[in-house]
Amino acid sequence: MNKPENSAVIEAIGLSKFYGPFAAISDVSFQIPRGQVAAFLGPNGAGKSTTMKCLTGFLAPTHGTAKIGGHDVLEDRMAAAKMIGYLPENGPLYAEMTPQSFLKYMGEARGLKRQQLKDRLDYVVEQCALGGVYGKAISKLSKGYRQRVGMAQALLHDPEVLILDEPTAGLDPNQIHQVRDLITRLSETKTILLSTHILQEVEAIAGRVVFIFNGRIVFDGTVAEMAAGGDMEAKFRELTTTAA
Ligand SMILES: Nc1ncnc2c1ncn2[C@@H]1O[C@H](COP(=O)(O)OP(=O)(O)OP(=O)(O)O)[C@@H](O)[C@H]1O
Repeated sequence: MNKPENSAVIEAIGLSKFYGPFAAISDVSFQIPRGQVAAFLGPNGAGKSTTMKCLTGFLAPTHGTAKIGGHDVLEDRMAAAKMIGYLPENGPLYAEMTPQSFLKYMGEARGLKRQQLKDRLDYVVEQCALGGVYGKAISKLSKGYRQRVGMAQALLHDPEVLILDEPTAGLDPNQIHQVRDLITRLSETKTILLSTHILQEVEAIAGRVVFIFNGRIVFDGTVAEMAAGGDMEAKFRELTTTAA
């Protein structure tokens, strides 16, 4: 049975992660409905990457549950993993491999059949503009190209959900533009949570803002609400001082 259009596809339910006595995130809860693009905003060290690792099943929370498409990411790992495309902060890249061998390896690991893998490789290489560097060692690629290889692996199995940790970090303005265009195209068919601290990025691609500070959610609303008064930067400062 198909789920209703607005059902929650990404769910953080009371997530906390402790390192010793230090709480990297505390009681983080939010839901992203199908088809929404949500920006996960917050200053350095706020807890964005930790939350995303919990949502993708890469890190077990101390408390709480993460669900993707209704599947608990730890207890129903395979079903959840099929639905998730994850771009980690520093890329899951094997430096000695080429984009070609890395993407082929990732596709095979995810169980894509021969023809399906070929079709998907053609698609991601075109969408992420990797043609010129396809046979070059990943270690020799610029930061921007490495980021695109990371995007390509996230898209490879055509997942319904994309969790992108700072997809435009370290890119030049042209590359930022290309990645934003790609995300906008993908948003037509996918549910996306992307972390950033770039406010223009939020306005350019997202409809919703989930704001984290000191490991706690301090704002959850529309981009229009975040930009109320015409000044998102002022709101950013307000949220990171009054909540301190
Ligand atoms: N393995 C770890 N051990 C101890 N503390 C950690 C660990 N991983 C993260 N932290 C701490 O948890 C907090 C949240 O880190 P996290 O990487 O989630 O923040 P972030 O919002 O993604 O930051 P940035 O925008 O700088 O990437 C930080 O204070 C960080 O130092």
